[in-house]
Amino acid sequence: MMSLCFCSLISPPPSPLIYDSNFPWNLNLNRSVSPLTFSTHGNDRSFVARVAQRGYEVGDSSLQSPTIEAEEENEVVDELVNGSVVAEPVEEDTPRPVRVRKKRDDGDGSDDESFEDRFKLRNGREVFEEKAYLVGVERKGETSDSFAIEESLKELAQLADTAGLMVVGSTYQKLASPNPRTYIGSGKVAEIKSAICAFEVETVIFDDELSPGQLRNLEKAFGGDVRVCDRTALILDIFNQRAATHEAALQASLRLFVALAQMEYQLPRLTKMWTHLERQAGGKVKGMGEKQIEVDKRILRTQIGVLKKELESVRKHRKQYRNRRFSVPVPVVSLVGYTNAGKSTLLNQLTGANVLSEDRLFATLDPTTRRVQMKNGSEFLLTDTVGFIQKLPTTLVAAFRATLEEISESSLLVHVVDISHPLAEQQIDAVEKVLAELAVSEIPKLMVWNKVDKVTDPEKIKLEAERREDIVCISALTGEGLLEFCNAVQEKLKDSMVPVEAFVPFDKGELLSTIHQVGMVEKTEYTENGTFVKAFVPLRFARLLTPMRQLCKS
Ligand SMILES: Nc1nc2c(ncn2[C@@H]2O[C@H](COP(=O)(O)OP(=O)(O)OP(=O)(O)O)[C@@H](O)[C@H]2O)c(=O)[nH]1
Ligand SMILES: [Mg+2]
Repeated sequence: MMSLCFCSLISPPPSPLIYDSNFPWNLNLNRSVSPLTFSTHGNDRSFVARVAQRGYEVGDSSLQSPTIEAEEENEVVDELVNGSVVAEPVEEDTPRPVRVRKKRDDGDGSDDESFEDRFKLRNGREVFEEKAYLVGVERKGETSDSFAIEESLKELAQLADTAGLMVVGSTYQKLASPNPRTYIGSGKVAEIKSAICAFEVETVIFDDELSPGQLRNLEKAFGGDVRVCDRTALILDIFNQRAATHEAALQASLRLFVALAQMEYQLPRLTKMWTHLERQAGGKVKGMGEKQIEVDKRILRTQIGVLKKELESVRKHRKQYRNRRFSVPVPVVSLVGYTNAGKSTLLNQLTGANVLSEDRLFATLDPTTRRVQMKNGSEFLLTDTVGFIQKLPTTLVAAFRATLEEISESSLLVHVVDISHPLAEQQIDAVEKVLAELAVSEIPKLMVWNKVDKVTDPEKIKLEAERREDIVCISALTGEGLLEFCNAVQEKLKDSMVPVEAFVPFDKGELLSTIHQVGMVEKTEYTENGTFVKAFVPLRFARLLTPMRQLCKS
């Protein structure tokens, strides 16, 4: 029964909502064109039309829609009237796209940048590099230990780049409290509107989560085809893109997590999506959009219910797998930390694993576990996990919790920090905040300051680490400090083990090798009756040794 459930997950049945590309909000998990998959209005359609006209093969049949092509024709005619389209000579056998010349010179000489250049390969898929403009708000009186707004926007720019967008500018505003209608003040809205025209912005991204009402009002204020989204939607989209390029089994569960998070994010934001129906009908069917929203919400809720059930069975399956793995109780050590801190690089260095490590945010999504074997014969399992980020949306914390179940069952958490990062302290705080939400405070921790090769004064950093407790300085890239790291892990693991003394009979030789494998042996002595062992072993394993420990006492 269980295996049947799981098989159905590996190849999930098409759900009308997720896989139907005709729905106005795009949760089509196979879609590989627009970097942002949350499409709520016409922008995506005109973009799709341009793709269709350009004749790109993007593997989505919906892109060939004749209606959309007709719309694009209108658009081109309009542009021609404005004198901004250059129709190039079309070669007879190879249809060439009509290029839309940018209306303004960006001042950087990129006026001739061709449309084709904006198609980029991201996360193994070709995406159209939309022009994005970033907006942040600095709360007056915010504590100085949080991310400064410039830094937060810099990180948002990295996220946008990861999602395949081209950041053309950014702005921020200092506010005592955000405007409930538009998040930012009306003056700022006007300023951004000018920037939209000046830079031909296609997407405006806010650094904080916007309420459904704010999203709607901002879209209305910016007008036209400008898409408005927030940090949460951006992160969800990166997860969606990444999930789509993962191996089949992992991909299935990741897709479920991400799809669920996306749906939960979308549910309260459905309001705007059907108003275009009323507009198209010239307002004659007032209320039609409203009814449709209710229907959609119901469908979405049902889908959320189905996904939750599917996730539950994935969770059970993973637990069974972990239980099997724990039958030999090798301690599990989980690497946690801010995205890009170097967790995967460390796992690769220590275990020869081949986990993707890149100078990009959210390179890792799925937990990978490998065995680390020490020279003294003892072992531990090292698990690489998805990185954290500040302002992690609540919908994603829930998804993280689900993907990070391994963490809650580990014997030790290793917090990897990129100590060369100017905001290392703030990143540490952000990670600790997420860990607190994941309720893993009971698990012992070890902090690792990584990338010491990159800092200007490594000696100063090392002295500072020595001054504090439980910090090891390493360079996962060069291998510096890795032996000290493994020793520190062993010492920490010892803290969570129990001391035992036991006589192991000669016919139980395999038990002796397991003690070496899972614990830390301090002394062995061969006697007539068997081998006397003094060691630290995990509690669960100590219970297995109880009969022999009694033998030891007698
Ligand atoms: N100079 C230097 N670079 C490092 C070191 N460790 C990792 N890096 C680089 O930092 C970047 C990020 O490394 P990853 O191992 O992918 O980071 P991660 O913590 O797994 O990131 P996510 O999977 O996104 O959470 C890569 O370009 C690595 O080569 C180090 O010790 N020194
Ligand atoms: Mg990684």
